[in-house]
Amino acid sequence: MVEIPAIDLRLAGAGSAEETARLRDAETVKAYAERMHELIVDVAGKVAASLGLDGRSFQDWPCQFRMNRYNYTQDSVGSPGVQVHTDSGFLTVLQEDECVGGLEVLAPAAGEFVPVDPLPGSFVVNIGDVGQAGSNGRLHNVKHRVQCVAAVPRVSIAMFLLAPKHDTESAPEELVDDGHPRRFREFKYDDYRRLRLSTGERAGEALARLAA
Ligand SMILES: O=C(O)CCC(=O)C(=O)O
Ligand SMILES: [Fe+2]
Repeated sequence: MVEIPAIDLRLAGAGSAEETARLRDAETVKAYAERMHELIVDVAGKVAASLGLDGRSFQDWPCQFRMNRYNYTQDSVGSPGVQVHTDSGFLTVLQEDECVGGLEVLAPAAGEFVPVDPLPGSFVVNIGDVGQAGSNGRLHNVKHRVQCVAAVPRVSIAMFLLAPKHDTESAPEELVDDGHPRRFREFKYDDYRRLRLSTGERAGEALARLAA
């Protein structure tokens, strides 16, 4: 088994500490995380290439692998499973529960949340705050939430590609020109995470505090 040190495995809502530890050590979970890591590195490279940034490697970027289990009951139906937020990192690959819906994204023009119905055999890819800042605004972070739509357990699995390892985050010169002035100051991802937490601005609003 190849070790991927960049992966921080978290098991949210998994129940007891023993169950969490057992899942964390499970070979299937590790193998799944490795495959998802390969996928997210590949997708990120293609996204960068689409912006004209060829040959970028995301292999050593810190990632977080998280399995979410929502233990929904009759009482939770109609209430939020996850509040509206943006993901703070560069890019997320999400395996939605194939049976239970509930994921919704904000359509900015209409100002309305739109359900993302599960499509078996597919992943959802979304851009986070670092993706917006690092692309000088060419990519857009997406506000999303999870609503409880049925009184059955729901599971989702997410791989988050966060930010460059030690470097500060700033859009590369190739994406800055007269038509596209620099929009965000250079920042460290950890500082930005703290800013989101301390201000409670978890839906991308904190990016405005980094305006150039
Ligand atoms: O459970 C889901 O479908 C999405 C979860 C999510 O948005 C997150 O973990 O950031
Ligand atoms: Fe999210």
